[in-house]
Amino acid sequence: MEGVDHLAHERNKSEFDVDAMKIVWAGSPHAFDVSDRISKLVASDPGFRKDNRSTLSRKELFKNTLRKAAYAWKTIVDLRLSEEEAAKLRFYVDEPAFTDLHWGMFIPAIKGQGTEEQQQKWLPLAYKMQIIGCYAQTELGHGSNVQGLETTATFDPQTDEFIIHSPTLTSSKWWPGGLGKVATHAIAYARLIVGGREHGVNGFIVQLRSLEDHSPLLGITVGDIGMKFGNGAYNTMDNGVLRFDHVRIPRNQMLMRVSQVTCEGKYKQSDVPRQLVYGTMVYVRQTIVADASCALSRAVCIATRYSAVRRQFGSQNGGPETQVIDYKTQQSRLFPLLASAYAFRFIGEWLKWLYADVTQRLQANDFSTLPEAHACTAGLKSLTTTATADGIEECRKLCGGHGYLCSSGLPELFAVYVPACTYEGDNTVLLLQVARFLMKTVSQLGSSKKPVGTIAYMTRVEHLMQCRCGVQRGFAELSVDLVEAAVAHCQLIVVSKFIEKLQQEIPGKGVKQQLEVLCNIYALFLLHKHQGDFLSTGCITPKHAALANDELRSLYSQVRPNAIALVDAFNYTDHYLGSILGCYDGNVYPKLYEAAWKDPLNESVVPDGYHQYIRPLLKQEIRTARL
Ligand SMILES: CCCCCCCCCCCCCCCCCCC/C=C/C(=O)SCCNC(=O)CCNC(=O)[C@H](O)C(C)(C)COP(=O)(O)OP(=O)(O)OC[C@H]1O[C@@H](n2cnc3c(N)ncnc32)[C@H](O)[C@@H]1OP(=O)(O)O
Ligand SMILES: Cc1cc2nc3c(=O)[nH]c(=O)nc-3n(C[C@H](O)[C@H](O)[C@H](O)COP(=O)(O)OP(=O)(O)OC[C@H]3O[C@@H](n4cnc5c(N)ncnc54)[C@H](O)[C@@H]3O)c2cc1C
Repeated sequence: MEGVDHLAHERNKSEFDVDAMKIVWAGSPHAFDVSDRISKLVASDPGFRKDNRSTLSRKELFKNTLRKAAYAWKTIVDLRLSEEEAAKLRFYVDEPAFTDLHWGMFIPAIKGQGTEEQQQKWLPLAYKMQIIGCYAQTELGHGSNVQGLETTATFDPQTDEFIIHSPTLTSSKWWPGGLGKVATHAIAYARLIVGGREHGVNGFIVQLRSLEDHSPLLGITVGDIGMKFGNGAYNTMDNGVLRFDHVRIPRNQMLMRVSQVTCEGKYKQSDVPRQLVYGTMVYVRQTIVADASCALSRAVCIATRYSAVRRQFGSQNGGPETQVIDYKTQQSRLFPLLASAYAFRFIGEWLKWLYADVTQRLQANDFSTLPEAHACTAGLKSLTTTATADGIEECRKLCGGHGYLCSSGLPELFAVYVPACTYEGDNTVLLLQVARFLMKTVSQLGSSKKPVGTIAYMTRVEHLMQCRCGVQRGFAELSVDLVEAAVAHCQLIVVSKFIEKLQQEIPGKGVKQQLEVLCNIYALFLLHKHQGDFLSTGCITPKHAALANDELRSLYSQVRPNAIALVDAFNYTDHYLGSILGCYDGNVYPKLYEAAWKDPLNESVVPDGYHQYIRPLLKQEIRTARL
């Protein structure tokens, strides 16, 4: 029997309303409609073809990305797509490009750190893509330590300009996406120097290339930093290197919402916190959390469908072998990832709400929730990207040997996703920020400042105030334990927001029940994985641990008949999935067989190089054998 029948049979087993679940996954009927429409539009347009990426050279790949970005922009303009539809189009085109940094960082940086006047001048140009921007913060010598950046911006009162300069090799900007070959402008971060005094790092709008012929402007050295991990994958992006040699820019190109420099050379600090200079990172971390569920659900969809198609062992009396999805070991690896995909979807939704809330408060000069927003975005970015990168790799293994083929879609997905553990803040560095926030909260327990929001639970553990430890150098020495505490804190947020989601009304036959099962799997799997910690701290007894394990097994059995429908609810097109193993109809083997013959190596029966390298070898062996 062919795979296609297997999946039809699987779909018939499901016990809930898949269409209703699709709406829960999308967030609302409207969001579902937009997503469904745009995904089909992209899938049906040959201009967005992506199945040839792994066979293109870097130059061909990059040019193809430029073509696609221009084509996507034309589609957006011609069809008059709304911002929401345009963002979905980018999502389903599924290819990192310079436009991500333009829309995702350059524009948000101007919005968040520019004055109204600056926004009025620059945003209309950026919105029409008459200028293309990037976010140039990281340098060759410093990425995590933003205060350690070396690029300088020295004010010259004679000319009312800043002089942007890279004093050392290590001060070269290094990594910014879009910088290498495309961006005409950058938000460059540099140490502000006014009247010989330093005032920390600030953002500056710097033009890099001519708007006429794209050549670098005077004093600018710029290029691509070279091939990155994986074929295709993130190599569609021109991550760049940039050096400034005393480049002059007008004073009003310093982003001046947080601090200002007057024409007389006076430095002024606004009453907004200095940390707002880091605001664009908070924004992007929040979008990265929202995206984690997409990458993980995609891998899980592939692994789940293939696990239902794939059969190994267990044939009785010549009957079919066992579907690998029926093995308990396969379920215990796959279903927690399925549950994580749903958990991350809901935490992403909640974080969007939190970010919108803090943005509104900031506009009203209420800065009270900024530390919590920073801790949540940093911690959840770290937690979800680590789990997603590990989860994609686990899904590859769950697909056995075929998972290692590029046509499974999983190698490219992993290669394109894994840098999320590093960009927008190395995941360990970000957890240390959460730990710092938690320790500060603990130190304030018992004072009049009561913890609220995601740290409200700390009032219930006031005995923490009595905790003392005799370790010298406190935070640094205990940083390994503190990072673990930070992860546990973030997991608590994910679990509690999943539970809160279930307290809402969720329409559709059986939908809420399925989500309850997934929520329990997510929570109990964590408990099971970390049972040593729970047992050693006396939070649970060995009996609880055993019960949790039994319960997990029972939950996996409940998910099993619904597994295919639960991944169908993501509503991914075959184009977006980009995977033979995960195709909707499950017709895996004929497609794998057919795809193999399309590989460039199979264009000729006898390979190029036969006469040069294989034949002489064979002839030599024959001569040797005759001797
Ligand atoms: C109509 C058409 C539309 C078309 C639509 C198309 C749509 C397309 C959209 C695409 C979207 C795509 C989205 C983007 C794609 C993503 C691609 C990623 C590319 C990658 C980019 C980057 O990587 S950019 C560089 C990022 N760099 C980092 O993240 C560096 C990490 N380091 C830091 O963040 C910091 O330096 C630090 C926090 C680690 C340490 O800083 P510092 O030493 O200054 O801090 P302290 O530890 O001393 O802390 C001081 C104090 O400040 C608090 N704090 C720190 N950071 C923040 C913050 N961000 N916000 C608020 N507060 C902060 C800290 O907690 C301390 O507080 P205390 O109270 O003093 O304890
Ligand atoms: C694909 C990609 C795209 C990027 N795009 C951009 C972009 O558009 N614009 C931009 O400005 N930047 C960009 N970056 C740069 C990125 O933001 C940095 O690489 C990232 O912030 C990590 O910094 P780092 O490279 O300095 O790592 P490092 O800080 O050098 O990390 C190396 C190791 O040191 C550890 N470490 C560092 N500090 C500490 C500490 N205090 N305590 C304990 N351990 C520590 C880390 O955990 C890590 O294991 C991009 C990077 C990548 C990979």
